Amino acid sequence: MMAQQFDTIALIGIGLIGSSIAREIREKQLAATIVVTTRSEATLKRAGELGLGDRYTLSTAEAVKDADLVIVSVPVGASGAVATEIAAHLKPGAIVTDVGSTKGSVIAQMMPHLPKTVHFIPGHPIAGTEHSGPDAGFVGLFRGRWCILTPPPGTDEEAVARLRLFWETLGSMVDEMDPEHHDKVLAIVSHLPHIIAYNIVGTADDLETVTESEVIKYSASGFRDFTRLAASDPIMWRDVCLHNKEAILEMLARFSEDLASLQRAIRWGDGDKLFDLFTRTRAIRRSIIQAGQDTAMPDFGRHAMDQK
Ligand SMILES: NC(=O)C1=CN([C@@H]2O[C@H](COP(=O)(O)OP(=O)(O)OC[C@H]3O[C@@H](n4cnc5c(N)ncnc54)[C@H](O)[C@@H]3O)[C@@H](O)[C@H]2O)C=CC1
Ligand SMILES: O=C(O)C(=O)Cc1ccc(O)cc1
Repeated sequence: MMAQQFDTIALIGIGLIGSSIAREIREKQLAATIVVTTRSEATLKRAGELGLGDRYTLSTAEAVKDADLVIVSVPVGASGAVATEIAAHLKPGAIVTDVGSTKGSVIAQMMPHLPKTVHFIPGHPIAGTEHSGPDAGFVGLFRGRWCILTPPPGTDEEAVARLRLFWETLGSMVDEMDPEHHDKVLAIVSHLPHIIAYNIVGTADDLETVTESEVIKYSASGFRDFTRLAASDPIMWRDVCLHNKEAILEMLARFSEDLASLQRAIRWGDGDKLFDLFTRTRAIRRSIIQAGQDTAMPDFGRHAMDQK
């Protein structure tokens, strides 16, 4: 058992991320009371069946009124509406955080509504799967993974330290950076790979009349890896695209330019160029594995991903 860190934690949204956090809080006994709220009655009922909280309510206002830590885990496009609903009911001194995949937009949506009496510290655990909903969460999701905090300038240091400790207790390594930097970095390492996966699977689907069942038949290859990413939640990824528009478009422009250059190398039979690029990228993969980043996910996490 670990030491309790908060009296009451309110979880707004109880999907993959919210429910994984709930399971961690419960297992590590980090709060005396976990309050769960979510938009739909069906999801709240399921959270109850899974025993994810101590109290359940459909009212976000009711959920946050006694909370010392409020964690918003909803699609990023819903952040503003959540902030409006909770603003007048937050306890002075409470820490309000989120887990959204974009940071600039979440800050722009939430910060204007939140009272100065609370500590608003946006966050983003770089950990997840292609699954969603309260059944998809599991203990260990955040272990060995980075969590990025983007506290606005002037945020209370002690509040940041408390939130940092919370994520470290869940097994994460914590970094702080400004939201613009976060959005650029995540655009290339996470948002683009998902967009490329959605695109390639869509293209293959459009070609299906040509290849007939071959897409399915031979998908035990590289294509299969793309279908995993392309199976991610459509609402979540629609919102990420709409809410990190500038950085994603900038990275896509770079990507298209490089793709055109690759296309040219293939057209003109420039084998040296292809070989040089493929050698460089292989070294990147190897250095990631050497740094332990690829094995950070525990075996049961991998297993859970394959099973669902
Ligand atoms: N799925 C992933 O791999 C990761 C997701 N994130 C971020 O975490 C957040 C939550 O994602 P997941 O847990 O994967 O999603 P999810 O789809 O599993 O769960 C979303 C939750 O939000 C609730 N919700 C949906 N729309 C809402 C609205 N308009 N108002 C209030 N509640 C609403 C749903 O009822 C559900 O409880 C997103 O902002 C996402 O960008 C961050 C890291 C990884
Ligand atoms: O499933 C995967 O491979 C992911 O990349 C999970 C993921 C999705 C979104 C995030 O903001 C962070 C992590």
